[in-house]
Amino acid sequence: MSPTRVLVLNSGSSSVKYQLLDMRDSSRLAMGLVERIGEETSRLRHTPLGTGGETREWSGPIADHEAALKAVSEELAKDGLGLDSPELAAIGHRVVHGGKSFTEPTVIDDAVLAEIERLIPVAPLHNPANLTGIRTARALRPDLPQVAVFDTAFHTTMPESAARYAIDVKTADEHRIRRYGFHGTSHAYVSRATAELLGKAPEEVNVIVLHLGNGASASAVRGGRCVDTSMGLTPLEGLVMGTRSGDMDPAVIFHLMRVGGMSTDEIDTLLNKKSGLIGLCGDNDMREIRRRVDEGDEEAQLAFDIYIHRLKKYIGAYYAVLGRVDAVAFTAGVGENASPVREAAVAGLEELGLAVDRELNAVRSDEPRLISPARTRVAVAVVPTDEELEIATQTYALVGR
Ligand SMILES: Nc1ncnc2c1ncn2[C@@H]1O[C@H](COP(=O)(O)OP(=O)(O)O)[C@@H](O)[C@H]1O
Ligand SMILES: CC(=O)OP(=O)(O)O
Ligand SMILES: [Mg+2]
Repeated sequence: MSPTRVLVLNSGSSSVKYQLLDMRDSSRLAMGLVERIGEETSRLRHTPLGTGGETREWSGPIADHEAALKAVSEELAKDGLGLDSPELAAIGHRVVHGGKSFTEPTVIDDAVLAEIERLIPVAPLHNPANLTGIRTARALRPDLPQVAVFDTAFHTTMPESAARYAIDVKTADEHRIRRYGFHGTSHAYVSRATAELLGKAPEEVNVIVLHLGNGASASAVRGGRCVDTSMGLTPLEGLVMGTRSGDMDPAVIFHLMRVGGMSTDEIDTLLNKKSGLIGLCGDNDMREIRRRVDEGDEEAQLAFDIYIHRLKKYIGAYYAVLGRVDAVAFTAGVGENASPVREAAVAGLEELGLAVDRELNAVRSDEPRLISPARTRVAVAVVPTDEELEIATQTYALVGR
């Protein structure tokens, strides 16, 4: 029998998330996470789901992504699910920036690796980690197909009017400056799952997807195709995020250089790692921010208000872009769990046919669900994302059988 398992690796800037799936029924055999890579207190959490075993946790220094992947491989081996297993059909990798070159999942060879490497300047937090993940996995199993699934792929359908910045065309073309968009695997999965929740085909519905994790982005999806998204050349544009500023006047950068005396790298770090929620109130975890808000903390309240104001502006903007909206879907860590964020983002939009039912909004569940009152014009939904399942499905479709 041909192998049916796919290992999915999602290498972030300081973490690796992974899942091992059996594609005969899309069941999860194991999943886990390595966090705080490069620190003294790295942590590995591994759950063998297939065998019903207990979650194992381990803490200690894990120097880099290569060491992290080796640790993951050892954990999998303890359950007889090691990377040497003949049942493994492929490894699927999340790759954040695919530029304009990659519109589909792609089997990785040296030329593909070189192109991902060439795109590092436009995804400095993400592509290097993705590359290390791929190189380490290739070294461990050189015989196995490795597939890249790109965050940018779903957004390549954006019309030029949405993808282009209004800057000098020659300069833009020379440096390939345009809006690429990210989190595409999630936007694709969630927009499809939202259509399913409404009992319709993806072609029939227009959806605004709000992917609110540590990184956050919104997209406008018309009949299953992305027509606009909030992230741009890099994952810095758009919504307020955990540590990233999102939209601002680009002249802030010149000002910081000329008047603040800051270097390019310092400003890069400021906007990508020390801004957003953490820059506004010292916390990037929405749970902590809500706890502080509930205690009357004004700094946390202002951070929350700025986050919501930006989110609401994007809902309005994408409403206008789409003309008709069938659903607004909240997803990722914040979108799936933070009911106050959902309530506040939609508050006051009744004239647009948008509302949240308090009781439905308070329900906790891993299932896709509606949170809007019956008979409102636009469905508001919580639709848990599953980037790993989507990556595994696309990987297996390419190399399976
Ligand atoms: N119960 C919760 N309530 C509010 N926010 C939550 C909850 N659980 C997770 N989050 C938020 O989700 C964020 C992480 O989302 P996630 O989608 O896992 O992000 P990423 O994939 O970008 O690391 C955390 O920073 C936290 O703010
Ligand atoms: C592209 C991006 O922002 O990804 P993440 O949310 O994983 O940081
Ligand atoms: Mg994420």
